[in-house]
Parts: sequence; C-alpha cells; structure tokens
Amino acid sequence: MNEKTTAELENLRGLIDGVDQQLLHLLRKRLDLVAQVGAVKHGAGLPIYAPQREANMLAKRRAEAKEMNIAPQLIEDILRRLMRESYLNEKDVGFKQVKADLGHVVIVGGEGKLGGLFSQMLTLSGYQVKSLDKDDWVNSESIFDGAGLVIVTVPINITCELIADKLTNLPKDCILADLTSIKGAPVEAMLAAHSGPVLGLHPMFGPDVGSLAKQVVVVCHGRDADAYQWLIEQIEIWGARIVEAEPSKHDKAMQLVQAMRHFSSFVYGLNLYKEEADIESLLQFSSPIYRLELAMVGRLFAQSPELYADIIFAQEESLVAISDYLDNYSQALSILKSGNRDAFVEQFAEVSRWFGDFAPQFQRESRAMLQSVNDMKTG
Ligand SMILES: C=C(O[C@@H]1C=C(C(=O)O)C=C[C@H]1O)C(=O)O
Repeated sequence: MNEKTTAELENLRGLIDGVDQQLLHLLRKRLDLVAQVGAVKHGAGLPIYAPQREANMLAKRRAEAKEMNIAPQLIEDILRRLMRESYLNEKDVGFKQVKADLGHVVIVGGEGKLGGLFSQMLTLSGYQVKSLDKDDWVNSESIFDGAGLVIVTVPINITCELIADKLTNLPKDCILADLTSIKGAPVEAMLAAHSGPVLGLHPMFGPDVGSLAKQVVVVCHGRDADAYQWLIEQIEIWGARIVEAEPSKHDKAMQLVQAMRHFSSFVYGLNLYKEEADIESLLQFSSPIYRLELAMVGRLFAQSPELYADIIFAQEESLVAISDYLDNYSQALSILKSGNRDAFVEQFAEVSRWFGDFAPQFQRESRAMLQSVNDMKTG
C-alpha cells in the first residue's frame, strides 16, 4: 500500500529533494577538494589523518551550528562520516614512500586477507611487493634475494615453526617483521632465526577496514630499531596510530581483548543455536542494544572458524582468563539462584565504582552507536 500524502506535503517534499540535490553537489565539491589534499599530502609525505585539524574544524562548525540553531551533534555526525570518506579518497592517490632505497618487500602469506591489505598499502607507497605462499617455497631463495623487508602473516599456529624452519637465511640487513596477534613467541622466534633488524607488529583491526586512518598498530621492538624506524613512519603516513608495547604486556591484554571476548561471543552463538532461538522473531522484538549485540555475535560466524580457533587457542594462559570468567558467571548465578536481590545490587554498585569515569564515557559512546543502529532500520 502506498503511504498517504497530500498536495501540500508533496510540494514540501519536492523542495526537500532540491535541497538534498544541492547537498550532493556540495559533497562532490568537498570530495574533489579532499582528493587535492590527498595529492598534496602525497607530495609532502604528510599523514592521511590530521587529528588536530579535525578537532579544530569540528569545534568551529559546532559553534557555528549553535549560532544557526542547528544541533552541534548533527554537523559533527555528518562531518565525521564525511571524514571517513576522505580517508578512502585520499588513499587512492597513493602515499609518500619513506624508504626509497629499500629492496623489495616479501609478504610470507601474502594471499591471506591481512597480507593482501599490507601488500596493497605498500604498493600504494611505491614499494615492490612479492608474495610468498605455500606453493612458492621452491623458489624462496630467489624471492628473498635482495629483500629489504620480510613480513610474516601466516596462521598463528604455524608462525613460530615457519620462522624457525624457513627464515634463517634472509639477507643480513633485511628487516624481519610479523603481523601475528600474539607477540611474545613470534618475536623471540624471529630474533633467534635472523640476526638483522626485527620487529613485531599487531594490526588491531581486520582486513576489511578500507583505510588505516585512526586504526591502531601495536609495535613490539625486537632489534635495531633505527633500521626499521622508517616502517613505523610509513605506517603513520597511512593514518594509523602506533602503540608501543612489551610483548608480554600485549599478550596479557589479548587474553581478555581477543581470546576471552571471542570465546564468549562464540558461546553466545552456540547457546542461541542450542536453544533453537528464532533469530527472525528475536530481531522483531529487539531493542537497538540487542540488535547491536546480535550483530557483533553474528558477524563472528560469517568469518573463518580457523581464524577464531587460532586466536582463541593461541595462548595457553587464555584458558585461565576464560575459566575465571566462568567462575565469575557461576558466582553471579548463585546470587540469582538464592534470590538475593540486595547482594546483586551491591555487587553491581561495586563494579560501577570500579569502572569510575569510564562508565559514563562508555554510555556516551554507546549512545551514538545505538542511534546509528536505529538509523539503519528500514521498513
Ligand atoms: C582533508 C584532510 O584530511 C583528513 C580529512 C579531513 C576532512 O575530510 O575534512 C580533515 C583532516 C584529515 O584527517 C585534511 O588534512 O585537511
């Protein structure tokens, strides 16, 4: 059935369509300017992401919006979305090459998704990139010959073994790096296999990000940092933020950030399956927060089981973190079973105090996310 309308409404809608079309022309104009910015940055070797410029611009537009009786958050939301588009458009022109006299780059596991992303970024920055995958080991000697950088990005469970078995004869000055999501064992394996510069990298994002702007890359120093400083600068030019960490501290964080989190999402999905939940009807009854939660759990099952198995099984210590979670779940459940509402409220308040200022901060952040979940609804 057609939606009801009136002649007056149609007239106003025609005017709104005209304004939206003007917006499109303005967007085209903005995108063209951004492309020029991309070219200038490429020439000058400046990072794609300029946080101070963004903060100043947002502050000014918010103040102007207020003057015009427009909600400041409206212009901020629009500009943030436009800036996301800018990162993609700036990327198209390529990036400044920080180290022009590097030999070629070899990506071991270059056919994997993350390897492919790094290969694309390095190629966009003027480096010659060769991929080395399962079937290429027969030619490995010639592939490694003259390499200035070797990046290992193979499944976690074979990373250390592969480094120890196959990467012991790299050119002396070649930089050896990996992209594994644990850092202790791979960095040690690289230091043992290769006497030249070594660093561990962990990109804290999946291969589907589109642009590295604002994404985090963890760096664990191995050996001879001066020799690979250019690579860190190169990654910053791509827009990423570098976080330096000790391998052990990084790995400890991953037990919670990755292993425990993904495992509990897995169990959440497993539970829906065993309970034979009707996702269609759950969605009909879902609040935005439930929808967001289902999306986060559901997206796990759209990806490779091997990838998640690798991440969850990567560190034995994760078992402790996950078992502690189970213990805490059981204890909380016993409060529920005993019907002790006061004990629950007390425990809740204790955790709230512990979250401190983060609790209201997370509430603000999640409000914007929940609103955009609602925006995405159709029909
Ligand atoms: C366009 C630029 O690049 C990025 C995108 C911006 C935008 O779209 O306005 C602003 C700052 C940068 O993070 C710039 O630096 O001016």
